[in-house]
Amino acid sequence: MVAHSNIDYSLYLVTSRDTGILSPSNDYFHILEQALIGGVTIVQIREKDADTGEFIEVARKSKEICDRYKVPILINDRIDIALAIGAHGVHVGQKDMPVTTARRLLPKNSIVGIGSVWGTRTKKLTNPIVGVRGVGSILRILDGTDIKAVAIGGVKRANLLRTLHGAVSPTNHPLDGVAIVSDIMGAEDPRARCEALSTTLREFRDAFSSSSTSAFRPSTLTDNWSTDSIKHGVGELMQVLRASNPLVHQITNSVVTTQSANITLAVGGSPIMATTPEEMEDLAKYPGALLINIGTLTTENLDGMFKAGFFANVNKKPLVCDPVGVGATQFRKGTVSELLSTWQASVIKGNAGELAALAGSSEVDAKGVDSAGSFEDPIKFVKNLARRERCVIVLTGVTDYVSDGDRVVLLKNGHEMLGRITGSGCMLGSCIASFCGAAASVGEDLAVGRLVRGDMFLGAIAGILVLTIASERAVARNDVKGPGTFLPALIDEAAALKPEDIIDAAKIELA
Ligand SMILES: Cc1ncc(COP(=O)(O)OP(=O)(O)O)c(N)n1
Ligand SMILES: Cc1ncsc1CCOP(=O)(O)O
Repeated sequence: MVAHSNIDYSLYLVTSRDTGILSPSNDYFHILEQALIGGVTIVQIREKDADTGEFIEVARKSKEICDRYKVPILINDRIDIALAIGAHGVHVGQKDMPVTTARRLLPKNSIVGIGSVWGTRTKKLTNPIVGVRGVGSILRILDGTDIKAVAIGGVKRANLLRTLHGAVSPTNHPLDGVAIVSDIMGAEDPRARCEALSTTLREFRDAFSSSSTSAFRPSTLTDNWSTDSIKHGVGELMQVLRASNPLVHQITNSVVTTQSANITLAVGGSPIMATTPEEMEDLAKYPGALLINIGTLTTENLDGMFKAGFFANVNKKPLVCDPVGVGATQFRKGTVSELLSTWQASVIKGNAGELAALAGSSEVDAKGVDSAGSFEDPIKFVKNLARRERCVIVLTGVTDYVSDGDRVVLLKNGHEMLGRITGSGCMLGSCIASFCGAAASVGEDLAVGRLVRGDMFLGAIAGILVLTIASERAVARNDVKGPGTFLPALIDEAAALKPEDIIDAAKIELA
């Protein structure tokens, strides 16, 4: 903690001279200088093993370098050394002090380090990992104070955007910065690493300040928000999907795998149903989207789900999460909570029971994978959940509700026959992922500072309209006699659907 005003905490380097961390080709003082040139905004000298004489020497020389770049320097733990070298402040640990107490006691302009946000090898941790959502809860407590906050522990280039994005509190309170040891001190080229980190920090800050409540706010619909603009937007996205044929990577359940792959092909996507963790990094590099469906969750396919989502975020790919039956067991609840803390979903889709369980609401019960009941105010519910999860929420039912946290769209197409076959909800997840993949292929302008390319709101709406309108057309066919003949007809109708069919048949209301 330090009491100083006007300090830029955004890229906070905590040093280490541990040879297990420093890259062998670099010397400590060279790394420090390169990091400062690369954009570090504040430095903390952290020496856990040095004796006082050595600590003073390192701190004095480090301060000379920091002074050249006009970057403030803090000393970890040792007020005497901070005073001896004329440092700007001192970082002192307040082990386990509750944030509410810290909020009362800390002097004006103090800073708290919140961590460890991810796993780290740099420090032996005595407390559980906080996670990005935990950081958000702490930031909420700091609302209305002058206290600055940085996240520390396992923050690196690959997860920086995820960290910044996920840590924003439900009250829209962002981090003031990130504190990093090994990703800078251990980099082969610390200057380039800091430049890259600074760029991400700046882009996030710009995207954050230009969006209201949701970082996924759909720019294509922002100025021209009407049922007609949605219908035409969906029609265009159908053409984009068929032309771009994005890879739709699906980790889904064993009940629906074939029909999910077939509906993906029908709407214009290219399905791949890969579950092995070793494949996830490579698959995430292809343009397209990822669907994670927990319908037949096993401990074996979990590792793949964690990795696939992580790499989807790294590559700014759409990630659709279908938390099938999340309310049914504690295992599913705990797993989904961990998955959503590890990666950021672009769209979460579920029925009332599933989304109630996810939101911690007792308003609607879950009955296995089905739900028993509905929300009194579904519009308010989806809006709030979209704000909390910082993604698009799709609440399925007779009316489907879609929200990005700012707006809510009601979609009233579909047929009860969808409820008489297994896996129609899972097929909907595949359709949404396919259309989000298409949206990503034309959404480069929406990518800067955000965790995903493209208009996820429109992608979700398109996936719903295509499947539900195809269901109405399938039921109207003479050869459809019941659920058995309905499923192939549904796939045929989805493949044959044209943009003008959407324009004619879509039943859309804006809330
Ligand atoms: C910015 C920042 N945040 C947290 C820490 C950790 O402090 P502390 O708990 O006092 O542990 P040590 O660093 O002393 O091991 C930090 N150093 N910097
Ligand atoms: C000092 C400290 N306090 C909490 S985690 C941590 C270490 C962070 O190191 P890294 O950035 O290498 O994970």
